[in-house]
Amino acid sequence: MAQYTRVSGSVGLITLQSPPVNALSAAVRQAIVDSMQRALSEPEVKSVVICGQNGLFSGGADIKEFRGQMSGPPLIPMIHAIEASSKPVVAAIEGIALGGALELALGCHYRIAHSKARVGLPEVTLGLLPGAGGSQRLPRLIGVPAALDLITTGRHVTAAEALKFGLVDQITDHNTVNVAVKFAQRVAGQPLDARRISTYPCLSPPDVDVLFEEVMQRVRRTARGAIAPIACVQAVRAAATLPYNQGMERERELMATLSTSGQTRALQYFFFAQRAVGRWSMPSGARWDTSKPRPVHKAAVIGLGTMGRGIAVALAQAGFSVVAVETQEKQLMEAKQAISGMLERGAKRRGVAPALDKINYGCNIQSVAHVDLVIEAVFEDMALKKKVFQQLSAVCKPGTFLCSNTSGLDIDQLACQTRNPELVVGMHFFAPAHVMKLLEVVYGPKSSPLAVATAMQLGKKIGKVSVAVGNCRGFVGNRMLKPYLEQALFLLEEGATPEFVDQVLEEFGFAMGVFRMSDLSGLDVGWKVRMADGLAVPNPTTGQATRLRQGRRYSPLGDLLCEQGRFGQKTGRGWYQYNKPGSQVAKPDPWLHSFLDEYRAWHALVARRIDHQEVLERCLYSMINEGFRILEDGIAAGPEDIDVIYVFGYSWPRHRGGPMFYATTVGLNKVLERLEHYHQAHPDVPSLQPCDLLRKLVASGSPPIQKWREVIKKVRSQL
Ligand SMILES: CCCCCCCCCCCCC/C=C/C(=O)SCCNC(=O)CCNC(=O)[C@H](O)C(C)(C)COP(=O)(O)OP(=O)(O)OC[C@H]1O[C@@H](n2cnc3c(N)ncnc32)[C@H](O)[C@@H]1OP(=O)(O)O
Repeated sequence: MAQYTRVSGSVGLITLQSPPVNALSAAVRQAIVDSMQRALSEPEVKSVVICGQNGLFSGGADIKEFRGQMSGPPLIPMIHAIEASSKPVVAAIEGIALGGALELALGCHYRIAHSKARVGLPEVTLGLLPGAGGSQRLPRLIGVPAALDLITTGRHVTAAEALKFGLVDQITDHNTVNVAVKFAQRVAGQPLDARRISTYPCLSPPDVDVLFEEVMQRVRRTARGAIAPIACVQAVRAAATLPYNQGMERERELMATLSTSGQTRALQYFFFAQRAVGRWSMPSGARWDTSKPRPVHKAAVIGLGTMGRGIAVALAQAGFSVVAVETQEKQLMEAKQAISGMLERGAKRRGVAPALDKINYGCNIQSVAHVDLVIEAVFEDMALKKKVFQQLSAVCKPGTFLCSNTSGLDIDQLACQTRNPELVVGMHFFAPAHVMKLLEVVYGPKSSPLAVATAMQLGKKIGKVSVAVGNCRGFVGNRMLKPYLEQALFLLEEGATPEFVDQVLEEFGFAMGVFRMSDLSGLDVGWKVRMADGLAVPNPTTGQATRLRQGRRYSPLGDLLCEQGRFGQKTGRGWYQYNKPGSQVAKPDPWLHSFLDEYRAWHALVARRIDHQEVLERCLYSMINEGFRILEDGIAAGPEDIDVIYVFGYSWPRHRGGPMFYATTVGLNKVLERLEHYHQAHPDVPSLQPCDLLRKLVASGSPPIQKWREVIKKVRSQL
């Protein structure tokens, strides 16, 4: 809805009213159209101001409406009518003006923004383009290079930056609506021809073709298969090269292609999934809206290796007082230097003072006695972690939350070392911890809703997307990674190369294929885990037994590389070769190819031709199958949790929505059928055996992903 009032005698004020973000729903658009007509018909009204209620202009088109048949007045003619108005229209921008809302503001004759407002055209992040004239008006107003930047990235800009671009006419620290009303009174009666952006010529730099070529190449490189950024470049190019009306026609054509693509559906799903994970629940029935967090003022980090350093930086940058502990003096000094450097570089980037004084360093675990929450980030070794938790339990004040940054060890075993196991949760950060957005908050059987709520809130405060998950080996992310890695190794045994497997996965949209990613993370990490599990054993017997361990197919390829000292990037050799240790430029390694040939010969394996489809299906469907098992086990509350974890933590291409959403686009029956096919061919690989939940979903007609929780509930109640 929108309210129309007359203020200061001669100004028609249209206030958008549609909580929570004044999205431009059909009802709001209708109310704008009606209010404009009224303002134009009232002779006393000389000018118009459009604003939003509750200090928020508008979050843009109502994304929920995209799911169904659009009704109500369309945005484009509505904005054209505003621009064509004979009375000046001023947009009073407070809070945000995003997407269709900024396009609406661009149709107004003037824009006044509050100094704290943010504006942007984030449609590209939803797989769309600014399709209500934004792709044609913005370049005409601020020039082609700046418009390309804003439209292809979707980034929000501050009012100050918007003023510099010429995107807004004035910024104010005062009441924006009052300022806009006074402004509207001043400009009443003035000619408007020079204020209609659609009539502006599009000023392009002289080397416009070169510019577009360069931008297109960069966008293609970073898009990882997403089509919207490319369409955004094409739309701006139309603005730069065609008259306005033809540009609008091109914008419409491109929008039509995008709006029927699977990518926009995936990105819209993901938009809501990101928000849904905040509404967490536990199998006990505890929920986000009934569990109150306790405030955390002071936190500690124990262990200042790579992860601990990143966590300390993330906490300090968010304003928390931090006690950073490393028991060896030399390591402590090294960590202090590294952390200070990270804080200084981060502060320089953000144009703020470095939060160096937020961190106190110490060698003694006693120094954490008075903190509200501790994050343990010592080496991934259960015995060591248990010892640390015993010490923490003894030294910390009562009520301190004890969290572990383990990437997959049993939270319950750690909780059992403490006096108050209900205060123990996992906080699994992803490297680099001050950069990566994902945080898995892991609850064990004894974790209290208070502890989960507190960790979730802390995650939010330090800018993470936090997902609450249950306690099992590898939690959600690493548990699903296991079958994926396993399939990749089996594919090598059967004839593929690391380059081919990676190429297929990168074409699918992963930032890095599985082998490049393993080289980056370090092959020794998984090797140590496999040794601890009794899987990786030195000098195993030859032949089939080597490839069958603990009753299932096993590939020792990764172990054999580690035995050669090939740990990946850090040693300059892994699945690829690198110019020097630490280099990131992966090159195919002829040694590795000969090694694979010898390995196959040794095990009497005949290399066969493996195609793209098989790589994708085996790697992805086995991972998706594990996702269904995770849902069945109640480790994740819903498919959105898994998808958010995979997009933010494992570089799953966002425009494919996450693994569980992807399964719906393939078709659950097809995923089931292909898993059955591969399981028949590889009966000694349990991860290829379709899980019950997948079968039940298919049997119940493959309901839409939003309905899965109901089926899961039923399946779990039958257990
Ligand atoms: C398939 C396509 C069909 C197209 C048909 C063709 C028509 C052609 C012409 C039409 C052209 C349209 C062109 C315009 C397109 C757009 O405008 S797309 C929308 C662009 N806007 C955005 O992307 C903004 C998205 N929102 C945000 O970034 C943030 O929500 C926020 C506004 C900055 C607020 O953040 P915060 O305070 O952190 O709150 P949140 O938790 O994120 O959100 C609060 C709740 O509001 C819901 N919400 C937010 N924005 C929208 C929105 N635009 N539409 C609907 N709902 C929105 C959000 O989901 C939260 O609710 P819950 O999910 O219930 O928690």
